Amino acid sequence: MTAAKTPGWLDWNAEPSTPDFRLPPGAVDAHCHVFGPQARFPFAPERKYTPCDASKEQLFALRDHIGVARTVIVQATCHGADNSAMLDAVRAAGGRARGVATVRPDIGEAELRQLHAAGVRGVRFNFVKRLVDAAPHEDLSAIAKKIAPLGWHVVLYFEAADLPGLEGFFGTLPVPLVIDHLGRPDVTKPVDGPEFRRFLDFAAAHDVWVKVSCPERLTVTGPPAYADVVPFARRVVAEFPDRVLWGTDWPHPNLKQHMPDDGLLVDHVPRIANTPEAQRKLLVGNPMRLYWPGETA
Ligand SMILES: O=C(O)/C=C(\C=C(/O)C(=O)O)C(=O)O
Repeated sequence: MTAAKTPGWLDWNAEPSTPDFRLPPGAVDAHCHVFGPQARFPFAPERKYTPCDASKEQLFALRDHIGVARTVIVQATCHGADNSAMLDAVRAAGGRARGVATVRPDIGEAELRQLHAAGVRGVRFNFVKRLVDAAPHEDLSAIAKKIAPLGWHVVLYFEAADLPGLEGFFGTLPVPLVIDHLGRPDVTKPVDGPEFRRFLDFAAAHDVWVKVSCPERLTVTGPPAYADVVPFARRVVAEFPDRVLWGTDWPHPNLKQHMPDDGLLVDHVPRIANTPEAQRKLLVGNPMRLYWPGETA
C-alpha cells in the first residue's frame, strides 16, 4: 500500500530543458535527493509531507542530461533516519555520489563506519519547523561528537529568522558546517541589510560552507530569472569563493506555486558566479575538496 502524495505538491519536471550554460567537466550537484520508490523504500511514518517517487535512475538521468559528473545525495525528512534509499543510490553511482545522512543520537561507531564505507560524509540537522519537530540540542551535539573522528561535516537547514536563536549552538559543533540554500534569506529585505549581514558575519566567523541553491524556494519575483535571489547568491559567492557549493535540489519537494526546470537552474549559475574561475570553484573545486578530498574531478 503506497501513501498518496501530499495534495497540492507539484511533481518534479520530467522534461527539463537542455541548459544553455555548459557545466565545466567534473561538475558536482552538491544537493539533491532520492525519494523511494516507496514500494521498496517506504517513507517515514513521522514525515510531514509525502512526495512523489523520485528514483536513483531518474536522478542519474537528470545528472547526465544537465552535464553533472557527481552528486551529493542528501537525506530528506520524508525518509526520516531510514537512509536506505539514499545509500542504495550512493552505492549504485560507482564512486560518483556521496551521501549526507540523518542519524539518531544513539547510533553506534560500527554503523557510522558502515555509512562511511558506503560513501556518507556528513549528517543533516534540519530546523525548518514545517519539516521536522526540532531535536534537542544535546542530541545533536552527541551526534556531532560521534561523527567528528570520521572527518564528516554537519549540513544545517534553517530559516533565516531562526539564526539568532541557533547561531550560538551552531558555534559549539566541533565539525565543519554546511548551510543549505543561502540560509533561506528573506529576499524582500535589502541584501545589505542587517539580517543578511548577520548571516554573512556568522558564515565568516565559523568558516562555514554555503550552498547557493534553491532560488526557486526563496524568490518572490519568480522564474525564470529569480532576479530577487541573485544579489544574495552573488554576495555569498563573492565573500566565500572557496566555500560555496551548488545543487539542483532535485526532485524539489514541497513546491506548490511552480516547479523549476532543472535546465534553467543550470542557466542560473553564471548569473551568480560570473567568471570561469568562480564557476569552477563553485561547481568543481569546492565540492571535490569537501566530498572527494585528494581525488581529481
Ligand atoms: O529539499 C530541500 O532541501 C528543501 C526542503 C525539504 C527538505 O530539505 C527535506 O524534506 O529534507 C523544503 O524546503 O521543503
